[in-house]
Amino acid sequence: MASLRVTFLGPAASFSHQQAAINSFDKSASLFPSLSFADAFSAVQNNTADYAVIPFENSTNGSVVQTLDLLADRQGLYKDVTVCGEYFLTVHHCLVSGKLLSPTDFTSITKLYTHPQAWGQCELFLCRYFRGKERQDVSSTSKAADIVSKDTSGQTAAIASKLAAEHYGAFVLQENIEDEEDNTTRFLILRNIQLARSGDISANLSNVATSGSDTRKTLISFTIEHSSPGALADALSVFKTHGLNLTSINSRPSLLRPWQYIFFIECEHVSTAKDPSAIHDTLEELKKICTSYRDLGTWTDGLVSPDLA
Ligand SMILES: O=C(O)C(=O)C[C@]1(C(=O)O)C=C[C@@H](O)C=C1
Repeated sequence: MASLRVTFLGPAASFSHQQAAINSFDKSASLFPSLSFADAFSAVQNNTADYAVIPFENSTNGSVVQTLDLLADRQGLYKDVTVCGEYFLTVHHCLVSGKLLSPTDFTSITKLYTHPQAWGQCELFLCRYFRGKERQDVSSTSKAADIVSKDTSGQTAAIASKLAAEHYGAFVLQENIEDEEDNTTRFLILRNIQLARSGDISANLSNVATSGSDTRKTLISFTIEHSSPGALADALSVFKTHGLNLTSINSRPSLLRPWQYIFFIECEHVSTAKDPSAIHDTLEELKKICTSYRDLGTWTDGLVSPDLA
């Protein structure tokens, strides 16, 4: 079989690339960058990638709303994209520049670059040294490192990884600038549900093979009748009835009408030979009470318990 094609948010040395893609997939996989999360979703939908590695949430800064909006798929562009795995990664950020400045003397820096997700992970550091300085969102932390590496004036800096700094020949001015030392991003692995080639994720994804977990997670999105009191409570009570623990709840604007929402619910379950159908029955019941509904996939829990790590 030709090697598996895995896409990640580029350019090279983004967190999606260096940690999730390189660490999680077999070395024979061929990795290629996408310019945006939307391009990575399209690559999976159009079968130019077998898998995409996409950040879903961060332990410090919360949900990645760009990813939720793509999963909401309001235009029906990614109807075959499904979640098939997850990967937890400790994220350490650095302040990176094209000029070597003396430690903690950042006064010449007037403009900072990074991915929108990274600002909220380094807020304490930014408040301390960069209050009132311009912040420029860019497509990834590696793009930010690439941009500042070309500016030797000492006026710009990026929030990026040490590896990205090394990759683009920039200087690391300060390491570990994240607010929480256990700052962790959860990545989802996406595949196209129509393609058998990517069906056996456990053969390709090393962390799933080693997490040793029997627990599975399922992600669904749905909308409910907003004018009906208790409609959301009714939907959630289906999970309770079937004994399924909820592991995350998110909502985004439905864009059908202002102030109406699409909900994302993730639950965990252990399918046993005795009761393989708890999740199936839950989803069937839920379908009946929601105005729209989508099963976004089921995968093996990637959170390695501290006892096993
Ligand atoms: O910009 C990158 O390096 C990414 O891979 C994106 C991303 C994210 O969107 O969460 C990934 C991990 C970190 O949380 C910061 C940024």
